[in-house]
Amino acid sequence: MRRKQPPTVPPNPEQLTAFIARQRELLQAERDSDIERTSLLFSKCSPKLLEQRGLALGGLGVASVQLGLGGKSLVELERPTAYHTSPIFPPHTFRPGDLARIEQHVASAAPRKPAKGGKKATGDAGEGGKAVEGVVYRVSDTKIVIAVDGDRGSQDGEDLDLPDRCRVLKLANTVTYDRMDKAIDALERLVLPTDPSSHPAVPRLVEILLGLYPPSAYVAAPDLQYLDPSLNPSQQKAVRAALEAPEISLIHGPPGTGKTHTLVEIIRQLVAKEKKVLVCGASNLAVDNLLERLIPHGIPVTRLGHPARVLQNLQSSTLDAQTAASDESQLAKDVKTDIETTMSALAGKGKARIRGSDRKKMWNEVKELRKEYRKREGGAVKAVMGRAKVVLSTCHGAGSRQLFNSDFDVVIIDEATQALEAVCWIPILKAKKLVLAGDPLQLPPTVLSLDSKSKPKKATANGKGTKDSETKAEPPGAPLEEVTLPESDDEELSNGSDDEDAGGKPAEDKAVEAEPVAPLDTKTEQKENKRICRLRAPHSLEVTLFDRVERMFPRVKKMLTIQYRMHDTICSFPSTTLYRSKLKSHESVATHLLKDLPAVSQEDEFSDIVTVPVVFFDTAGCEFFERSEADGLGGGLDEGSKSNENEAAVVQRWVQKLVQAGVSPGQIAVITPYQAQVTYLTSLLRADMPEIEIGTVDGMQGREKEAVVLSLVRSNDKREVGFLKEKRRLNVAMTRPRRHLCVVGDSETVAQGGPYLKSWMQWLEQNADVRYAGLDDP
Ligand SMILES: Nc1ncnc2c1ncn2[C@@H]1O[C@H](COP(=O)(O)OP(=O)(O)OP(=O)(O)O)[C@@H](O)[C@H]1O
Repeated sequence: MRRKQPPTVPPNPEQLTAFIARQRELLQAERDSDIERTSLLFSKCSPKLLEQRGLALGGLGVASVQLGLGGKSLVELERPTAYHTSPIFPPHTFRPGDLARIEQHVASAAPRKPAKGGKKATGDAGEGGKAVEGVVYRVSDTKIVIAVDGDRGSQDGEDLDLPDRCRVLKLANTVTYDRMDKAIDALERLVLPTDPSSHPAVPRLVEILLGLYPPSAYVAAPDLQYLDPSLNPSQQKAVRAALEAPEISLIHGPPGTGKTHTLVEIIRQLVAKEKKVLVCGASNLAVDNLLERLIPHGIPVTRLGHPARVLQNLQSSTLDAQTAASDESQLAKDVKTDIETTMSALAGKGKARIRGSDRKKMWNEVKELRKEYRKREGGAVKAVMGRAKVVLSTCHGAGSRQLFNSDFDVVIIDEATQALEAVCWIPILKAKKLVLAGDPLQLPPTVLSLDSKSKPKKATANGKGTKDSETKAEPPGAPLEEVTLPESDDEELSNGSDDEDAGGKPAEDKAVEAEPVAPLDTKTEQKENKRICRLRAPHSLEVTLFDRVERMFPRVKKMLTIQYRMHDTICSFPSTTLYRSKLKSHESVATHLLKDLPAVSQEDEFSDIVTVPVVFFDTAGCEFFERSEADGLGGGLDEGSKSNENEAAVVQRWVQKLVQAGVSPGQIAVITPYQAQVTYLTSLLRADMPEIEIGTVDGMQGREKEAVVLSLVRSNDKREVGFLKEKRRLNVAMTRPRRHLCVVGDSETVAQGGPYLKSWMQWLEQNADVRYAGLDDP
C-alpha cells in the first residue's frame, strides 16, 4: 500500500546552515584535541613515559624487510636479545591499522622534540637513519610489522634507511578529519548551493536525514522469501523493513542479538535483486566481521582499504589482491617488468655502466613507463570495481579515490552508533537508500573534545562559523541536540517503534513468520510531520546519526530481541533496566554454564565455580583502596587512571580457579574500565597465561568470551566512581560473557554512583553468588 506523499516542507536554510556550521565546529575541535593530545604527549613525556603509556616501543631491531601487497615494504621489528632480557613486548596500544613512525631509539629520559601529529610528519631520525611512517600491519607478543609505502624505499627495502636501534611511535591520523570535512562541504553544496538558481537535485534520502521530509511509506514485498531459515521473528521483521523501506531503516541490535546475522541476510537479498551495495563499518574489525560472514555464501565482495588493515585470512577479497589477480593487471605487470629491467641496468647490474646521453634517455623511458604503469594499474582497478556488486569498506574508506563518482543502490552501516555522524555522510552521499545498525545503549564513538562545552558559534552566511572572539550564540531556529540516555526504562523504546510481540518470545516461535511491516496510521504521520523541520544542531559529536534519525522517525527502527550469547541470569539485569525487558535469551544459551564446556571438570570440588552464572566478590569493608596514577601529564588527557592491587589479587585467584576447573585461558577475558588496572593485571597474569585477554571495557565492545572477570577498581572514602557511572560502559561490561560473569568491586563506593549503579549493586546482592573478598579466600 502506498501512502500519499507527505506535504512538502519548505527547506529552512537557517536550520541547515546552523547544523552544518555546528558539525564543522565540533569536527575542528575534535581535530585540534587529537593533534594537541599527540603533541602534548610527545612534548611532555619522556621516551620512557611514552613507552609506559603504550604509545611507543623502544629498543627495537629490524628483523626483516619484505615486499608486501600493493608494493609496500613490510618492516618487521623485534626486541633483540642484546638490549632486552625478554623478547616479549611490554603492554602497548599498537593495533593493526594504526599510523606509526619508525625512528631512531633515544635512550635519554628527557622528552623528545615535539612532533607534528599529522600523517605527513616525517623527519630525520637523528644519526643512523631516516624516520619513516607507515601502518601497523601485524602485531604479536614479540614482533611488530609496519607496512611502509613503496616510494619510501626500493621494493626490496634495501634503500629504506632505517636506524640500527629503532623506536616505534603511534601517530595521530588527520586524513579521517580531512575526509569528514570534505563530506560536510559536499553536503553543504548540495543543500545550500551558493547559486540558488542552479539548485541541484537533492536525493530524498539526504532530505529525510536533514529532517526536511519524513521517510516514505514501506513498499510491500509480498513475495519475500527468507534465505536463512534460522532467522528469528524480530530478525525477519528487521530484514523486511530494510527491504521495504524506500529510503531509511534502523536496526537496533542489543548485545548478541544477531545484528551481523541480520545484515548478512539483507545483503544476500539485495544481491539477489541485483542491487549494488556499499557495506561500511565504523571500524576495520566491523567490516572484516561482515566480510567473514559473507564469504561462505559465495557473495562476490570487494574489500577496500589498506591491506595492512585487513585481517590476514581475508586478504584475497581485497581490492589490491583482486586487482593483482585480474586479467587487466597482466598488462600492467608487463610494464612493471620493463621498468625493473631498465632500472637494474641503470643501477649498473648489467655488464657495462650506462653513462651520458644514453643514461638520460633511459631515465626518460622509465618515466614514461611509470606513467603507463599507473594508467594500466588504474584501468585494472576500475575494471575490478566496475564488476563489484558488494563493496566493503570503513565509512572513512568510502572516501578513497577508488570510489570517486561511484553510486550505490543501498549503503549499509554496521556499528553506526559508534561512528561520528560526519563520517557516515562519506558513504551516504553515494547512495539512494540507507540501513543503519547499532545499539545506542552501548558505547558511543570516542570523542576527545567532550570537555569543550561551548555552545555553537553564530553561523555566518557561508555556514563556516565565526571566530572565537565573536559571540557564541545559539543559532536561530537550531536548538541543541543533547546526548540523552533514557533515565527510565519507559523512555527507552517508548516510541512504539517495535511491536510488543516482535520476536519477543524465545526459540519456540522461530517458525512463526514475521508480520509484514505495518503501514503508517494517521496519528504517526501527524507526529512525524510535527517532528520534521526540527533539525537540531548536535550538542556533541557523541550524538550519532542513528540517535538523530531514531528521535526524528522512531518508526523506522526495528529492534532485535533474542540474544544468542548470555546465560539468562547474566542477561536479566541489562534487559530489565535498559531494554524494557524485551531482550530475551534464546533457549540454546539461556541455561548454558561453564560446566557444559567439553574440557571443564565435572568434579564436585569445582561445582561452586563452574555452575554459577554470576559471582560477586564484594570488597566493601576490606579497605582495598584504589590508587591514582601520578602520571604528571594533567591536561585532561584522561580521567587520571586508577588501579587497585588488592582487587587485582582477587581477580588473579579467581582466574586461577577457573583455569584449574578446566576453562582455558583463551576462553577468559579480564576487563576493567581503567588502563592502569589493565597494565597491572597484565603484569600479574600474562606471563603464565599468554592467551588470556586483558583489556579495557571500551576495547571489548562487540566481543564475547565464555567467562569474564570484571574489576571495578573504584574504592575510596569520597565515594567517587568516575566514568563507571556511564550506563553504556556498564552495559558493555556486563554483556560480554557467555556463561560466567565474575564482578570484583566495592559495593559501598560503587552504589554511591547514582541510581543505576545502586540498582546494579542491589541486583548483584540478590542474584549473584556473593563471596567474601578477603585475601585468605577465594
Ligand atoms: N537466528 C539465529 N539463529 C541462530 N544463531 C544466531 C541467530 N542470530 C544470531 N545468531 C548467533 O548469535 C551470535 C551473535 O550474532 P552476531 O554476531 O550476528 O550478533 P551481533 O548483534 O552482531 O553481535 P554484537 O553484540 O557483538 O554486536 C552468533 O554466534 C550468531 O551465529
